[in-house]
Amino acid sequence: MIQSLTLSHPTGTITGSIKLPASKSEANRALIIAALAGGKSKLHNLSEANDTQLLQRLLKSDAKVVDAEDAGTVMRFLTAYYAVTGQEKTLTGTERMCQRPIKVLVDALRELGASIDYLQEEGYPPLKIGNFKSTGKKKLTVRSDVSSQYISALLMVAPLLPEGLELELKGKISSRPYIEMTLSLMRHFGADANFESNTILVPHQKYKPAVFHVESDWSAASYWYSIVALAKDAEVTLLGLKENSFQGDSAIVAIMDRLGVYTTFTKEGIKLIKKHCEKNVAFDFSDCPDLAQTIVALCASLGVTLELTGLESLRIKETDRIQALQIEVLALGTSLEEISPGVFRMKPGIINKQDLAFRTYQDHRMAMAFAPIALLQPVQIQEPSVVRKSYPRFWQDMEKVGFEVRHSN
Ligand SMILES: O=C(O)C1=C[C@@H](OP(=O)(O)O)[C@@H](O)[C@H](O)C1
Ligand SMILES: C=C(OP(=O)(O)O)C(=O)O
Repeated sequence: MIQSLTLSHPTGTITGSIKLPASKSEANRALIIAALAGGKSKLHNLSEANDTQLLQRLLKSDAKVVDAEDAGTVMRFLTAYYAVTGQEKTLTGTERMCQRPIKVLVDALRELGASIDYLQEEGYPPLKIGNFKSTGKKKLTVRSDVSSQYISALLMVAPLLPEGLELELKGKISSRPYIEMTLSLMRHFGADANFESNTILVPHQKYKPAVFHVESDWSAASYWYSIVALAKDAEVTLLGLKENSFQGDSAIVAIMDRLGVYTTFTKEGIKLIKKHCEKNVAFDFSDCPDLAQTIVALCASLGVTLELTGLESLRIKETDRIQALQIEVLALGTSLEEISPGVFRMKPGIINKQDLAFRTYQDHRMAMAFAPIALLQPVQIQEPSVVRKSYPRFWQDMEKVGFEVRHSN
């Protein structure tokens, strides 16, 4: 197994055209809904991301014990899918997955009539899922400030419930674009749903099989924005992205417009070129939490003062991402400080010129967010295979645009 890789870029000039992986978020919704629709849906451009390959395999499997590995969507979506279709399954995951809370979803499913037991710690996987016996309940209130994946999971199975579902969201709605994405996909497969104020209404109805083409992944695009911003000169084309996307991470266009990258939409995707970069920026990541690591690593390298809010959900992802960032930016001579509850600030620092090595904490986004720094000086990335979760070809794509990638055991 490769323990680390060393990355460098001899010229600092980047040109090329990259075929991004498809969005695992879109793909995993399409897979669940297509399974619920029955019949013959046609899903095109399914992601090569492990999270999607895994869900595809699991949906075809009769195994009683199911391993969702480190894939949040797989764990949450399958919990609702097995529960409401009444499939007896034990659903588990990696050690970290068993530390990621699932109580909000399990409580809601139990109220609807699901039988779910915790096999270890109350509120966390692994779960034992059994028969479904509808309680006939239609109205539910769920917290929406922990993970939107619980809400997406409930919404996708809602058309199967005898009374449909009226879901009232309580508290801040975090990762809201992912809820909108779920509703858009449901509508694509013929289901009605209405989201007004903080209530989502889904009638009892049948999904219809459909053809769906998965768009490229905007979260993956963010690393290429970072590469363009840090390059001496750059022109990069990213294929398969659309201006009207289902993905909230398309917010990267506006964010990077302030951090030195200009985007043009073309027929085949987007073209990125360099532009002026601001020196002091503030962003709220509530709608796009997966972009936070990219922006932190980039601002630390560019010497930009950054204020961040909306990071609450980062503590329960593949790792505690706030803690991981706080440790890793130290090597960039800066620190990420919580200056008041929920408000973080990072000031420009001086990069430690020697031995720049980044740990990745079993988190694909830590690896990809810090890799572009190799445009400034060689960097070592530990456990580089973590990228398989969302972007297995990441290192090969880096080589395509002139990065030198040296693997060591
Ligand atoms: O529904 C989805 O596809 C996702 C929702 C987000 O999670 P939270 O809702 O937990 O913030 C995001 O971070 C994750 O990568 C994918
Ligand atoms: C948080 C992520 O994934 P998940 O929650 O689906 O494991 C991610 O891909 O950044």
